Amino acid sequence: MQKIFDEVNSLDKRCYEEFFLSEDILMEHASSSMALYIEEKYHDKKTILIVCGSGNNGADGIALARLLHTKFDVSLYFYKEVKTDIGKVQYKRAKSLGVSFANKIQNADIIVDCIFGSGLNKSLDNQAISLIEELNSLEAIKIACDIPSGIFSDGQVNSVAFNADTTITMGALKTSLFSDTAKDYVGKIKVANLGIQRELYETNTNKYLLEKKDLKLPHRTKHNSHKGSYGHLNVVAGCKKGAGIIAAKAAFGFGAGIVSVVCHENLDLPYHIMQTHFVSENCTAIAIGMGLGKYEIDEVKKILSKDVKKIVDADLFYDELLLDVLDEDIVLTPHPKEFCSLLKICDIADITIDELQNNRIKYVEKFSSVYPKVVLLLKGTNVIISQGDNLYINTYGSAVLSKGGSGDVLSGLVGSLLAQGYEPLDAAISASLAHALAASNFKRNDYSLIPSDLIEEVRRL
Ligand SMILES: NC(=O)C1=CN([C@@H]2O[C@H](COP(=O)(O)OP(=O)(O)OC[C@H]3O[C@@H](n4cnc5c(N)ncnc54)[C@H](OP(=O)(O)O)[C@@H]3O)[C@@H](O)[C@H]2O)[C@@H](O)CC1
Ligand SMILES: [K+]
Repeated sequence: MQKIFDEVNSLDKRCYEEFFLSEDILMEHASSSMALYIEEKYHDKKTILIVCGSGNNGADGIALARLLHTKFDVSLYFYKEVKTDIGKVQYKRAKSLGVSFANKIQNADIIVDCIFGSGLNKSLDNQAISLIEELNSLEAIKIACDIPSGIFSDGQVNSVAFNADTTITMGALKTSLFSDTAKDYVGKIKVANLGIQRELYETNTNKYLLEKKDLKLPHRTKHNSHKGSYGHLNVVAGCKKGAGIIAAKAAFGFGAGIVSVVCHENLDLPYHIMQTHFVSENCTAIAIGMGLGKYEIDEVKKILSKDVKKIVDADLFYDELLLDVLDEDIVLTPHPKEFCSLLKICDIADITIDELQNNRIKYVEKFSSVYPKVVLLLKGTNVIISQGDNLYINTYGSAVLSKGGSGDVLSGLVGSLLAQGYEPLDAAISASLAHALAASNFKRNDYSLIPSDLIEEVRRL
């Protein structure tokens, strides 16, 4: 996993004060990293338009132009005159070395957005909006310097933002790049080295970006084993039984030795999934909530009080019954509407879905500070997983998963790993990664995935 920071000004300041690395040195490395990326990846391209604003994001762009102008046909366009001290120095350097300046936007093979970086501090004016819209409308490879212009430090976009194919961000990953809103603008994210190794530039943090290597599949390491060695998951099926059955199938395909669906009515299940009318004595984990609908309260209470690991989803986020188990190691997997309800029944916040979506990390942190033992997995385009002070972001998800039944598969995957003995946080992280990576391996197209395809892809990981 990689570290994520809410802000990097303090990290830059540490470079000046503790390591005697000047702003000029950091900027030279920032622009060199961008230049190297462009030279290596796009050596066959000819023209580059670099669009600069008045701050140091613009200064990065001027330095980049100086580094590239002998290798490509580079034009520098200024949205506003540069006004920082280092920016003025960069301007003098570029001008004296013969960099070309453009007085209007002209298309190019590559457009580099250096209009606003971390200093965006007010709504965009009409001039900035139409500039960004014009750049977005051009057919070109689009690279954002530090952050696509128009994305604020909280990850929100007021009117418009530069639509990047790649964002080269300076020094370290920032939280603003990982809001659900930002996902449609940032493209691929690369970190530029600032002349100091990343592990020295970065300090402690409580936020992490999950990587493929964080996925721990439930491979079997012992030959001398039997089905009971891999746990017994009980999936409680309620009114909408399909949800529980999907979860059960997913759990079986992800390694649980035995999976039983708990339901009072007799169900037509695949032969390898068992049925039980009440929770099994020997189950090692329980999945409950998906498709639950109206269920006998005392029975749900009894199930929740059983001393095994649990994954709770869907309908239970509307029920105060859940409050009784929030001091336990338990995994909760709400989608945004369910999380709003959970926040309300926990008396933490009474908010709309929009308010939540604009501040996902803030509300996840609030919840986790009140219930530090619980593992919370907030669904979304970027899934957030949190326990206590630590927060993890999974960005591998895509619109392929925006379907009924995808969430039930996820619950089944989490339940399967819990049944097999994973700690709740590890189960949530690996299940979430498996879910998203399986969807990204689905090759047919981006609209047709059904739960059985997803389970099939999980089985191929
Ligand atoms: N620190 C370092 O060591 C390193 C920093 N680096 C680079 O510096 C960048 C940060 O630079 P920065 O702080 O100068 O801010 P930046 O994003 O360029 O913009 C500020 C300017 O925009 C203006 N402005 C703001 N909002 C506006 C609006 N809506 N509409 C119109 N104008 C608006 C604002 O105006 P003002 O508030 O003064 O009126 C100000 O002039 C960072 O992202 C990275 O790329 C790297 O080189 C690595 C080393
Ligand atoms: K930018």
